[in-house]
Amino acid sequence: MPRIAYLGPQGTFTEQATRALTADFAAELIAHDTVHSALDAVRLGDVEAAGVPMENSVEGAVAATLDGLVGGAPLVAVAELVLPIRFDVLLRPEVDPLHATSVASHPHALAQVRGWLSERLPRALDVPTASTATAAAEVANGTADAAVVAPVATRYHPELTRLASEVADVDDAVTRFLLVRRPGLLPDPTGADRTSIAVVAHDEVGALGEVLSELSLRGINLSRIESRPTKDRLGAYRFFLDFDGHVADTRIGDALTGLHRRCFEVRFLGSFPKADSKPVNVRAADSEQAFRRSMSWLDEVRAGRIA
Ligand SMILES: O=C(O)C(=O)C[C@]1(C(=O)O)C=C[C@@H](O)C=C1
Repeated sequence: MPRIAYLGPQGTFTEQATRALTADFAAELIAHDTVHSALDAVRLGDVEAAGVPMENSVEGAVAATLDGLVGGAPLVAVAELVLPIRFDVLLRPEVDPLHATSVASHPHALAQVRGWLSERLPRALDVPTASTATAAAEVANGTADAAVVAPVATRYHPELTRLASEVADVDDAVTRFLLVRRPGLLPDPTGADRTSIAVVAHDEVGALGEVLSELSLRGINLSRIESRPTKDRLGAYRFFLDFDGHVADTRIGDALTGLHRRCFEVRFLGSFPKADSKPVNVRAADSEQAFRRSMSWLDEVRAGRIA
């Protein structure tokens, strides 16, 4: 049975997402305390794949995942899942919420309930943890007074008081998760795919503009751009780009070869079906047929048959 790592311990949103991402095959889920350790387990071959959080609609990218994806041997995403995010707040039973002095959670979780915390736990200072389930454990062992957790975590801690459920400053908050594995066979194109890459552009005028032009010229819709330091020196950044389409699509392949010529580094991070399954809109001029026709026209020109 394939072993699949996830950001744990038991009771995280990532566990829930990883279960859903692996629902169509029997898998043994292995909890890891950090995203870094889950990704390393994939690189070392201890597990087949890992479920990791990627981005939240309120708080943005999960930096540990971006850094982890490029900080070592190549990894590629093969599936994504979007989960609605609403929290439970757990409290040590003997603590009065108005006097709670600490509230533990993943920084992304704390950021999503900032308003609620200032009203209901006004004296509590943030205790950032590696995951929401770790925060629940910190309340259970008395290290923190309160925790912002995934509702699934509540059932692991019947000894704690559930102060509130369905907590969210922004009603429709969602987080996108990825299933990541070592490079191998890619998921087949579906017509509703996303491709993810990371590039380091040369340090010269217009370099980022040229990167984006490689996509826009071919009618490729960019859905996310994020930068993270390369960590080599101040001012050196790696750009993470997500766009609609599959690496098997000619316009995507064409753009990638352009980026490869233009950039200092290009890392392919996967092509996989989009969670929303919405078909990608392709302009007539960028369709497979248009590429085929233009290539055969060029072949004819080069062969001296037409001019
Ligand atoms: O701590 C968890 O439960 C996680 O799965 C991580 C995570 C995140 O990284 O954003 C996932 C979803 C929520 O947005 C809060 C935390």
